[in-house]
Amino acid sequence: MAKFLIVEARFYDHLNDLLIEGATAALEDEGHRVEILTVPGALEIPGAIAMAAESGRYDGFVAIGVVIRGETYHFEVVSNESARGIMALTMDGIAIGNGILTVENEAQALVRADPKQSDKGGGAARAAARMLQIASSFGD
Ligand SMILES: Nc1c(NC[C@H](O)[C@H](O)[C@H](O)CO)[nH]c(=O)[nH]c1=O
Ligand SMILES: CC(=O)[C@@H](O)COP(=O)(O)O
Repeated sequence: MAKFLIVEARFYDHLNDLLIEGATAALEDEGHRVEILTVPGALEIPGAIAMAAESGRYDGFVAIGVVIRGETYHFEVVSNESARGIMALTMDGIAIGNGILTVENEAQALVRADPKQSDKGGGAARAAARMLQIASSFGD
């Protein structure tokens, strides 16, 4: 049993609820404990994970959020920089699953967030759990 923190950027309530439902179910199915921390947007997710990791209270993390393309370059900044920040933490050996959807429209997001369809929240949670297992296998 491990303790996971889901760090969610709550930008679209109904989509986040679905992603979190999938992520929580996946972790609890494997016998893990789950807490949830809410941050303003996807750009805050890597920083919040870094702070939480520093506390030593969690074994792994799941990043949850939805970025939907708007009219400007902001979409690329939020999508790419949140992923870049998460990848940097991953390279530091922190077990993280990236469940931030980066999509063209809400219909695409809904299919991917729904646990009964693409279940990207569940997929990110299982990735985090697997990374923690891999870290343990190397004696971390
Ligand atoms: N447009 C979206 C954002 N933008 C907000 C940023 O993530 C950030 O909170 C702000 O720039 C303050 O630092 N965030 C999302 O999660 N989803 C979006 O679609
Ligand atoms: C992430 C986005 O692209 C969006 O929320 C911002 O929209 P816009 O580019 O129309 O300002």
